[in-house]
Amino acid sequence: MAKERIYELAKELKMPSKGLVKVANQQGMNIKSHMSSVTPAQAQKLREVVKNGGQKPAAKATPKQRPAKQAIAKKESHKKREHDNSRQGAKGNQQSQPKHRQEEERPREEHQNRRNEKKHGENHRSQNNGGRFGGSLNNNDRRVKRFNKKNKKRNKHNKNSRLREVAHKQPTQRKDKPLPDVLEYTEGMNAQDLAKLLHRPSAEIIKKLFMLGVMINQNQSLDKDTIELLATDYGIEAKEKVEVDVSDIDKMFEEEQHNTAHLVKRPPVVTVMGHVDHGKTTLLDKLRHSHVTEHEAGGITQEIGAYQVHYNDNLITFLDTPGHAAFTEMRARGANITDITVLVVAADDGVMPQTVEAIHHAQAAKTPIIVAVNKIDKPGANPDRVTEELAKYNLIPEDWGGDTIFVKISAKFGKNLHELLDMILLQSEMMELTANPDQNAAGSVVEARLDQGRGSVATVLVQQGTLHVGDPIVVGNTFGRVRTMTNENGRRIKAATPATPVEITGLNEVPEAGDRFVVFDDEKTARVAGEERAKRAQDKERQRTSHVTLDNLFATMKKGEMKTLPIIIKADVQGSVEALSQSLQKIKVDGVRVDIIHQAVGAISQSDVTLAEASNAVIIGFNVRPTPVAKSLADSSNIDIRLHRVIYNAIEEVEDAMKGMLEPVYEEETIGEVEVRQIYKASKVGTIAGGMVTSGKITRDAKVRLVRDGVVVYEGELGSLKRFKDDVKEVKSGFECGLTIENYNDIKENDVIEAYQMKEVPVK
Ligand SMILES: Nc1nc2c(ncn2[C@@H]2O[C@H](COP(=O)(O)OP(=O)(O)OP(=O)(O)O)[C@@H](O)[C@H]2O)c(=O)[nH]1
Repeated sequence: MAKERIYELAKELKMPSKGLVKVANQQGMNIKSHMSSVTPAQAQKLREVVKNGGQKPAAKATPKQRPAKQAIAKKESHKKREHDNSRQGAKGNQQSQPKHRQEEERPREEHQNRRNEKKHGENHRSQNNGGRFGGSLNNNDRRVKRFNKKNKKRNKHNKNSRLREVAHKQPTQRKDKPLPDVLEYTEGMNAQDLAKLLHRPSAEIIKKLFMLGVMINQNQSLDKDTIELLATDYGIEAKEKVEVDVSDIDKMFEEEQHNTAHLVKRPPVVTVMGHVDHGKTTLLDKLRHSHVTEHEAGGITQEIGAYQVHYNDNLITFLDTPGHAAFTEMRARGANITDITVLVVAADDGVMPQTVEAIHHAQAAKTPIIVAVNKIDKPGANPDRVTEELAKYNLIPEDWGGDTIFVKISAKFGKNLHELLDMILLQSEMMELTANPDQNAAGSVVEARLDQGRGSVATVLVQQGTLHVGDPIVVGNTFGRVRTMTNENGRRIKAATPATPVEITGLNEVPEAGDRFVVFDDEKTARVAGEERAKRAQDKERQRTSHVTLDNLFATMKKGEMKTLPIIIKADVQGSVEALSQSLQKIKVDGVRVDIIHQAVGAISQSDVTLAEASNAVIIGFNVRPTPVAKSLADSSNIDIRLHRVIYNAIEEVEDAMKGMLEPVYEEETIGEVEVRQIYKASKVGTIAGGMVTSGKITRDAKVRLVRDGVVVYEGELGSLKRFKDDVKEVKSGFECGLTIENYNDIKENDVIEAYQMKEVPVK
């Protein structure tokens, strides 16, 4: 008798192949995988062992089928529920349902309760790990709601007794609520914010801090140290609140992906790859048309880049990726959505360059490969040669001692396609692919486009949870609410479970293939997250556009991309503007000349930066500074601003840059700013400036620059830095300080003192 394969025997014994591999190994048979063969005697022994029931894996046979059935039952119940009025109306419906149905529905109901801000109270919550992100966002809301509700009740209840108290009681004595055990704060909170958290009047907070040597007003932002000092003084613990970055959907995606609650079996997601003309399209078409249910067959209306095949009560999702590069690009964007790769190799052509490329892409993505040796009907077909050639890439069939599944097919004539599907299901069974349909959906974009009538249309693959029509969603850098959902047969559906590809509308922009999506609990948060992501993407894009800087000037000139160097000059007086302009225009290196596109007196403004951005210009400031807005705009758009106080240096710098000799070693780094609010004259020390640190910090050893109306009046070093009467090393933003500038006394109210340090920069 011939040898039998483990997976065939497992099928016969109605148990998972994995389980049987284990049993066989327990019997000392040294079995590698489900593709391994056993002798008839060994097979008989395994039959007996399994049938005698002495082995646990036999008991596991049930789960093999159950998940599929469950999934179908769930689908049915889901359809019914949709019909019965989607999410909100599910309540009445459940009462009339048979018991087992109710039980199956329970996790979903929990999910919905969660989404509906808990109408039934919070007793479900502790069991529910699903949609953790959503849960955590809403916990606060819920807590607040509960708190308010309680308070309302309490107020009502207490009203009468309070009246009574007031009637015959001594003068009211205000009693503070107890302090919290932990002060959960965020940096930058002011006395008023803290007063609320501590249940104390803000005057008390101000007083307390005053006693601790910190003088503040109630609206002033406080730093971490001060808040912690205050908490210590109250005798309670201080804990900095970790802000949830709602725009970090990758993190949420990972969280949703790794959620292990309510796991049920899900269909595998399969990508077909291979060399051009080896038969990928023929295979996908054949599978699609011969394995859609009769009911759906007539309804095929559109291609959505992904579809599902029904086979033996199972579903398999096929992705119709346009090529290997797209596959890897999607992966690079974080979308590792393929579970199994089917590698199509034509038996009459053998392993070709794109076959090898496909193998590398699949191996890099760590997805198992099933080899479909195609076109075996052709006269020149030589499947063995294909097998031989693939051995070089570590794809070795079981017969040859490896563990790769090989199926010989003819896509054109539909030969052995069932076997291929069987093998895909077998492989997916080995992988134990599961997902939780009862949580917020998360997944990836397969493809997206702009449709004239429907706006942004995206084909997405649900990877976790269930996606519903109406769900607030963030997709890549865009957001919206799922307005419509259509399956691959053009049918409108209301819910899509894991591994289902669907086309959705309702996004405000077109996302990109490979973008991830995450469903939010409320639209407002989705909007905030989406807008923040769009802004960050824009900033990144802006930074990427390379503007000319004196550092990259020489390289740009060498590439022949520059004929002129556009420069904007801003200086403190007209004389300097002209002197600088004339000298710069005289510089000529390698046929490239300076072109002064704008020159004026005054601080470097936002419009100067915008102009520089549009004209690819460098800004040179002589004795002037950029305004804060201009500075941050220049930083985000990568505009080179060079500040000088000696004309010669400015000219030399430009000339050196054009000659490729510029090697910046040190760069100035502004560390903070002090606004001068009061001036004291002391006969011994000279002028003392009392001021407020408005940004960053000022340190005792910093270099300083005195700026008056945007013009640098003096540059030098600090003579002293004090908080009240004490000399200090540094004073942070939000605090007052007293300072003197070494050898300089002409400080006036409203002057700005810029503190900076010189930082070494690596040569680019
Ligand atoms: N005889 C035979 N011909 C096949 C078989 N499968 C595909 N073909 C033919 O091979 C040619 C290429 O098939 P496609 O399915 O277009 O190949 P492909 O890999 O999708 O090609 P690209 O999309 O260009 O990468 C077509 O003429 C098919 O009819 C097969 O099993 N037997």
